[in-house]
Amino acid sequence: MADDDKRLAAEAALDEVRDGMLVGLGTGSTVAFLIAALGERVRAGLRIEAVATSIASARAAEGQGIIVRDFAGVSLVDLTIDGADEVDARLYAIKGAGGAMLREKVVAAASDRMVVIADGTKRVDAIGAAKLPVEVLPFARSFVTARLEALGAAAVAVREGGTDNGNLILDARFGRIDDPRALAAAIDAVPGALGHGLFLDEVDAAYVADAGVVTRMTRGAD
Ligand SMILES: O=C[C@H](O)[C@H](O)[C@H](O)COP(=O)(O)O
Repeated sequence: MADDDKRLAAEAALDEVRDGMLVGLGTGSTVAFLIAALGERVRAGLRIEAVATSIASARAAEGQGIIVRDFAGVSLVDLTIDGADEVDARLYAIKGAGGAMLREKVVAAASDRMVVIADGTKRVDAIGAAKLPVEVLPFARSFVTARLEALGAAAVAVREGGTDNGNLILDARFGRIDDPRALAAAIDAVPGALGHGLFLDEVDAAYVADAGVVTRMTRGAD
């Protein structure tokens, strides 16, 4: 079951957490298992502090007795553990089904190391089938939609509800992304597009659990 695999992947990644670390907590249903398991370890004596990539993850962590620092006062994180919507052998990932990709990218960039946790349904040959979320300044909604269509998005939909940052999300369906780096650079260059779910350089390793077996993927390995 996917939930069992999410829990297994989360628990495997916990092996990377050490006393004294500032740990970045991602967002989503897989990270929910991580936060629960981390909470158990903290109550058993592990000494860490955390920063969170969403209000939901901050609340969940605090509920587990984990000390959560305001990321606004933080510039370096030791280890961030986060979910993904797709991850391939290059450790390219698509993130943001939960709408947190902008904060997730900032925290990942501040991190010495970032690892992804996922169940086997997220492991793909090449990223691109999942919708690509783009966080957008509400003022620029139509303009950014047109630019995404010009970049090849077959459909662009405004997601219901905003982000923790008070912005909108456009879900863009590209179907196939031949050159993720070119697409990421092109979206980065659109004024009003504040962030997107293409993570091409951030992920150092991934723990993917499939039917009860956890595989640790690293850069340059399948
Ligand atoms: O915005 C959400 C994040 O990028 C999530 O980490 C990602 O969508 C995976 O979430 P889940 O573990 O719920 O599939």
